[in-house]
Amino acid sequence: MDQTKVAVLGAGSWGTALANVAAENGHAVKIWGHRVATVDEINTQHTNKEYLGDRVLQASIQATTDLVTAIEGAEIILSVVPTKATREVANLLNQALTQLQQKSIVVAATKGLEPSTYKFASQMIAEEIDASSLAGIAVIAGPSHAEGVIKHDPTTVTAVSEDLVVAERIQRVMSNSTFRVYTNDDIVGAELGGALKNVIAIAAGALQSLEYDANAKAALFTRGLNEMAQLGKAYGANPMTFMGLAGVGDLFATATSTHSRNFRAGMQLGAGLSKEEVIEHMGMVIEGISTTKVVHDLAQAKQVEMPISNAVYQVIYEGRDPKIAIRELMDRPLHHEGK
Ligand SMILES: NC(=O)C1=CN([C@@H]2O[C@H](COP(=O)(O)OP(=O)(O)OC[C@H]3O[C@@H](n4cnc5c(N)ncnc54)[C@H](O)[C@@H]3O)[C@@H](O)[C@H]2O)C=CC1
Ligand SMILES: O=C(CO)COP(=O)(O)O
Repeated sequence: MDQTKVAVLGAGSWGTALANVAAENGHAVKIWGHRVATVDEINTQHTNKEYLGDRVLQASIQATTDLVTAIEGAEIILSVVPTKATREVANLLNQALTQLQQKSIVVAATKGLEPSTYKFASQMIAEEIDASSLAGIAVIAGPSHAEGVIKHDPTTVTAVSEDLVVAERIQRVMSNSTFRVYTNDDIVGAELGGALKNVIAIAAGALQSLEYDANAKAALFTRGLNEMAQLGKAYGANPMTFMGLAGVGDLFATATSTHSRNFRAGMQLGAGLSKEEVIEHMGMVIEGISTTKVVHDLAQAKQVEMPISNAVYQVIYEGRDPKIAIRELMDRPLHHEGK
């Protein structure tokens, strides 16, 4: 395969895992991180212990705190910072691309919605970066815990862009025999799926800690997926996207695994911890906590019934006892399954 220059913005668990995939594929990879200690560790020890334990990274990966150095000549730039940093980082990226007079494909691997605007990562990137510096915008979505990717568990994701040529370029660069990349053109559906499944994963963690069994989990998955798809419909997303990797696939991975920060957060909330305690214990981004608030507001604005997401909202933001929230879900007026 031809060698492509790939830059990864964000030296957390997902950014480091994606950088490692690209480096394993023989590409020239630079990671931009804002913490000197992490950058030094990646360059000298080839590890990122805080996020990925003892896993050894490809020695060819270079890390830097200098954004211009990181992106210079990069055909593909992966933005892998949390939602709350995405606009700020996209703004810095715009300045760096302008300084270099460079045009790159920018790919968001972030799963969330900006609280103040309800925008997805790809939309923030489109707003912050001059069109003249963009060779395309895409997202990477799907069931892909960094911890599994780094140890070569067979993993499938989808590269999504309105421009399928761009999606196919990412597919070729990132695919290998343990990391299989599909393509899709439904960017709204993929980003909604990636964000909304985190809310349902929090609920799944709560069910787990309350020791509810398969019936309750199946109910949560099925009805949770239904409300994800209902909001998708209001956004004009392709309903089939919710049946794919970015929808049911990511929901399954996130809502069944203790690798998931959202699932673990749900377990802690189910055990009676407050939102503040959960955030402090985790030390890593739990996107679903702020997404729950955004989804609560969005569902009202779009007049979409999202009872499970609403129950998660009540538990996180109003201190509702999870057992009572579940009971209230079960006691709602009966209706047709298709609603
Ligand atoms: N961890 C995973 O397995 C996966 C995560 N994601 C998504 O990827 C995004 C990032 O998640 P993780 O890597 O897991 O988070 P993380 O908490 O492991 O790492 C986030 C990284 O971003 C850095 N960061 C935060 N603010 C920054 C700023 N203003 N400028 C530069 N760097 C900044 C942090 O220092 C940290 O290195 C999230 O939206 C998450 O939903 C998506 C798929 C898988
Ligand atoms: O999106 C993910 C896996 O596909 C990661 O989920 P968490 O952020 O809950 O760890």
